[in-house]
Amino acid sequence: MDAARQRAERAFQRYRGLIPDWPAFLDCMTRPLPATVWANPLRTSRDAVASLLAEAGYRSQPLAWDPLALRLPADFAAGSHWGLLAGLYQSQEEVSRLPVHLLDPQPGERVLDLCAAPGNKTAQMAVAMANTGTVAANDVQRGRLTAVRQVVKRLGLVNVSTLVRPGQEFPLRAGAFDRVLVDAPCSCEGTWRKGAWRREDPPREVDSAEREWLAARQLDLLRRALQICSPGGRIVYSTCTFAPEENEAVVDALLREAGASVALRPARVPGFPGAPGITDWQGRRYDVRLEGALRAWPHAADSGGFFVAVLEKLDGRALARVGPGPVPPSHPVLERIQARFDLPADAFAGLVCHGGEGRYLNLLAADHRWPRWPAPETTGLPAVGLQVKPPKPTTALAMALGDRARCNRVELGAAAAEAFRQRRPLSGETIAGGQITGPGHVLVAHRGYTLGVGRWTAEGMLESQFPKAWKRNLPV
Ligand SMILES: C[S@@+](CC[C@H](N)C(=O)[O-])C[C@H]1O[C@@H](n2cnc3c(N)ncnc32)[C@H](O)[C@@H]1O
Repeated sequence: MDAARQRAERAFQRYRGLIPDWPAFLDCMTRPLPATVWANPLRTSRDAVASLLAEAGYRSQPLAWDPLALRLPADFAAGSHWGLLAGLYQSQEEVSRLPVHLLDPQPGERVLDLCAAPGNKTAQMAVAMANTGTVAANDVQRGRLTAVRQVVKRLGLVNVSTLVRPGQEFPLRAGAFDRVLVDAPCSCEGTWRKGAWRREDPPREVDSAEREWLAARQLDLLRRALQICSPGGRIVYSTCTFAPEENEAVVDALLREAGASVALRPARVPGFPGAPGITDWQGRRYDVRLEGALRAWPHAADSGGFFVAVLEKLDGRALARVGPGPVPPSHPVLERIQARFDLPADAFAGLVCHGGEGRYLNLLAADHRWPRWPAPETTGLPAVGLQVKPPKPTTALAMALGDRARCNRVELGAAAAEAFRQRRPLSGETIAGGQITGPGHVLVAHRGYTLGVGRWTAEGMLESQFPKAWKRNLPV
């Protein structure tokens, strides 16, 4: 038996009795995890992403159960293709898409992502809601929210506010939410295929004290989710671990406490080979309804491991419903941007402005209802930098609205687009198409997709204003 298989056998021995087809499970845990990406429907389609990746030599397979997602070989590095920085797709493991699929957030709703960073599920819910309504993305670690904001900018999301609070104390004054996701911190055993199996020394084992601590924190998070959810609303609890102590036991404890005020709904996804939840573990019995929870065993779908339970709050305290904030529908700089790029009259329809006095003017979905208190860290999409003259459209705005520009948008070939992303100046001859009316900001596109903003100089040069921080993230 090879070393990787032995490591997996040691690490997961405690689950042997739970796992259907133990040898197949061990085989799977010694193979690298296939990559998964999903097309950003605000900007493109799954077929278009598949074609762009195929041209670059990456063969993908559409996922049967998920109309946006594509599976790629394990060695596909999502950042190795320019489409990632252009916001055409997002990388997210297949099973990590199950919780939001089951949360089923709808346009216009108010949804809380209690443990949001790095923001994969935040983004998934924001696009499922067609970039309307409210996604409150909260995480206890301020530093980790940077990743959430990066996703917001790259994908062009106008319905996300970010907050930093311990989820178990998330203020009830934030008002009622229609749906709440608790994608809880956990012992992460289901992510083993991301690389742990390859390491000589497998990750430190989780001891029983740590499991107890995690389970207590998970239950506290779930309790707060139940309190803040509207009666009739849905709560999804998920982890990426196999441990019943962090999965069924946590939901079982909540069901006992909440009695008739909460129901467990079946977590089934047509086309995905999920297994039922566990009702019996190490001599402890859990509520039989937990069979309705979903376990993703890695060898069933050649994926990572996940657990998802879907709860419905039947009755209980209803918190105040929060209305849209007092924000102006427009700002004079938007008119200038509209004129410079000859954007259609409805380019900013359904959006309002926020923060016009600070560094950035942000754009928000008009029906966004962020919490009055706690004040969010950020709200909406940073659209215009106000501290430079003339005010500068951000890369995020360029990517979100640029395809509708009818002038001052230039198309670049592959080499020039790469130079633009590397912030190198370009001469006029490198521009493959588009019309420029005079010096000033221009939108820069490749293959019809807007990549960012440049400045056309009086001397006929195109200066790249691609963000320095994004350049650092480029593949070498
Ligand atoms: C499994 S990760 C979430 C992944 C994220 N939902 C996604 O799909 O990208 C768990 C997150 O919970 C956060 N966290 C840990 N304890 C927390 C708490 N008490 N309240 C809120 N967030 C917490 C961690 O910082 C971590 O970012």
